[in-house]
Amino acid sequence: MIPPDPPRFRLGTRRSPLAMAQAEEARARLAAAHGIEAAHIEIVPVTASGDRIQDRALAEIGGKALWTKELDAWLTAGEIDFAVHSAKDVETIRPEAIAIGAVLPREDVRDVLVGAASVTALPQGAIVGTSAPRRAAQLLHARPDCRVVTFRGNVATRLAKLAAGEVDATFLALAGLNRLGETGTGHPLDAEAWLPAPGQAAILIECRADDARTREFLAAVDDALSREAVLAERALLAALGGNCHSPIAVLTGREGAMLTIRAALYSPDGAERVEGETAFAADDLTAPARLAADLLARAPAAITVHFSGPATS
Ligand SMILES: NCc1[nH]cc(CCC(=O)O)c1CC(=O)O
Repeated sequence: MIPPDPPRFRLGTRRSPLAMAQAEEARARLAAAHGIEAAHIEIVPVTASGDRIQDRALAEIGGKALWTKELDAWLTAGEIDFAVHSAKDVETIRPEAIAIGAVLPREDVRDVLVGAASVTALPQGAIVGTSAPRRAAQLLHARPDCRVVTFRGNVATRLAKLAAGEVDATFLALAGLNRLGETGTGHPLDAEAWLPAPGQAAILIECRADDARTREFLAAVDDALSREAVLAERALLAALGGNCHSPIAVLTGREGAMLTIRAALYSPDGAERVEGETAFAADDLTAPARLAADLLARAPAAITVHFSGPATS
């Protein structure tokens, strides 16, 4: 008897080294979960506009959509069966035809500081490279004497710029470094004191909402705890009406059967900060939305001008 052909799938990803590492991880987990050869999942790299434009801050040139636009088109056209993304890079408002098929087990959520042992150890007036409004605001809140300069490019490019002395220090996500095998680079910052970005360290796999075969295939690698945390953080972000100019930091934890979510909003210059926390049942995504409304109600105008509130569409 000839055994049936194992299922074949096309996995879409960006081409950056980090995106490729995430794609390999997703493929390995799927192959293991289904007992099939990795070769049955074909990795299809797509060049994203965000990767083509390197000289301007992401927020200036159109934000997170730059990472998903091409993969969305390939997915809806049926050129790929699913797309692997950093959850952090995926907008909160997504096309209706696209669904989250799985969230992989989350990596370490912490940021690392490269170039100094801690934020307090940065020299007076240090020049710090980052293009993330959250990291810039967090830094300036703690260290108004520092100067933030725009810093883009993939992880290796940023580390090379730092080594060349273009800046005194930079921030990177520990998860990205770990996935690239760059372990031991920089100094991890305490996640309670330096809250990460929404979705940080999570890999999100998207497929066509009406593609039952792929949804079932992806469900085998879905990590319920990671999914709950990521959905809560995305619900908070959606209710804030944040965009890529909006400095927002968030940490989700678990206490028994409950989730806790702690979030901070900043003015871009770091002068203003408002923080709040709530505990809720994991399936109650109205709780992060209520926290968002509470934060906006308490925030000064220097913060609220950067948030539009919940989308009405
Ligand atoms: N915006 C780029 C990006 N998207 C995801 C990661 C790291 C991995 C992750 O947070 O999942 C990074 C690089 C960084 O922030 O250092």
